[in-house]
Amino acid sequence: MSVDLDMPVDQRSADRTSAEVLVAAHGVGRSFSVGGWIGARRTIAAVGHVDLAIRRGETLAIVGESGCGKSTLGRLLLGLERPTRGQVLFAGQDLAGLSEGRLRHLRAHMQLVFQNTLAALDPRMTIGEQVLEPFRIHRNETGTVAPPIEQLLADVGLGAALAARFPHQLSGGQRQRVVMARALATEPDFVVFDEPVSALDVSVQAQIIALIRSLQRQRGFASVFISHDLRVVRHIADRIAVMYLGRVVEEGPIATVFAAPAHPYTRALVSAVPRIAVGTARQRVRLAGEPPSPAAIPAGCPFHPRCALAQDVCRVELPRITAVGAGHHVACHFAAVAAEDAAPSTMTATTTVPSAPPRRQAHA
Ligand SMILES: Nc1ncnc2c1ncn2[C@@H]1O[C@H](COP(=O)(O)OP(=O)(O)OP(=O)(O)O)[C@@H](O)[C@H]1O
Repeated sequence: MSVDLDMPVDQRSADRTSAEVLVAAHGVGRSFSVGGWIGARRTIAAVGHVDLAIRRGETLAIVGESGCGKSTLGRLLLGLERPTRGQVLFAGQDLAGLSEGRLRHLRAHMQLVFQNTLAALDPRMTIGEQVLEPFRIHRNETGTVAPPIEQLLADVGLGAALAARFPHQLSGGQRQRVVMARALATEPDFVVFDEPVSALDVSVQAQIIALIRSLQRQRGFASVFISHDLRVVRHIADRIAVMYLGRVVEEGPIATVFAAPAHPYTRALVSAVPRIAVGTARQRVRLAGEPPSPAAIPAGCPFHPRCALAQDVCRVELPRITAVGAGHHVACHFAAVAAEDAAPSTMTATTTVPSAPPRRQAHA
């Protein structure tokens, strides 16, 4: 099975997503203190303040430019990174409050699949040993008996002969399948895919995406799919969260966000990929400059130095994330304007906006 990356956004099957929240982030943030010795110590706010909920069976895409905090947020959601503020709940349990033993138990239900398959796999172990490793590590936690290795490899489209080989003897696509076989071996409820196809050729990317979709349909795990490529996430995700400098600036159903992006930053990202943009979202909005450093986040709305819609309020007041539609939330003082404004084809300094932000319902 393969997927054409340029096909339009397909219909998501609503029935595979249950309403029950599995993973929730409440005001979660993570800062790092870096430098010292010769240079001055600086604080990097990799993730500022994020609220998210991921329901059983659904896929949330997290997108944004390099360094905006996607991977750190993914690790926070898995309890691999400790928050410096807020909390992450997995099945209602605060990960920070759990004992080592309880966390080890939960780890069998949460997995990370990331881009660098050579780093993920041990060069000295055979593929068969590595795919069976989770059963050795989590045997006491899950009590699960390992299925035959042939079965585990067949589930990800690999032949049994590969079990005796070593990682360097496989192609990049085969290694990513092995990493998935290992991650899914213990039937996790939640998987974070961190740029799982970025290092692969486009044709191999399509095969791996099709495999992830089919495994998710069969097994029903919830997932977060981190990517900088909007073309990739539309084939996987039910919802999308767009990050900018450690914060979620827009979040909603993927078809809604691609058809009517409400944050000027999302509009720029979506309009840069004409094949995914729908209607007025196709009108090109160019992004000026690079994102500022997370060690020096601008006051007010962090996006304001690059935003042609910026007014005085944007320079001093951080916009709260507010509802602009069903399940659609945006952090922009002028979100309604950004969504409705069909006139400008680029974000230029001459774009007309009202002088005061429209009133909207706050979203806690
Ligand atoms: N352990 C760490 N120590 C210090 N700084 C860190 C650490 N982890 C992440 N950072 C910094 O936090 C910021 C966000 O990093 P992160 O890797 O989460 O972003 P990203 O959006 O996933 O980027 P990319 O797409 O390039 O992987 C970056 O400035 C990064 O350098």
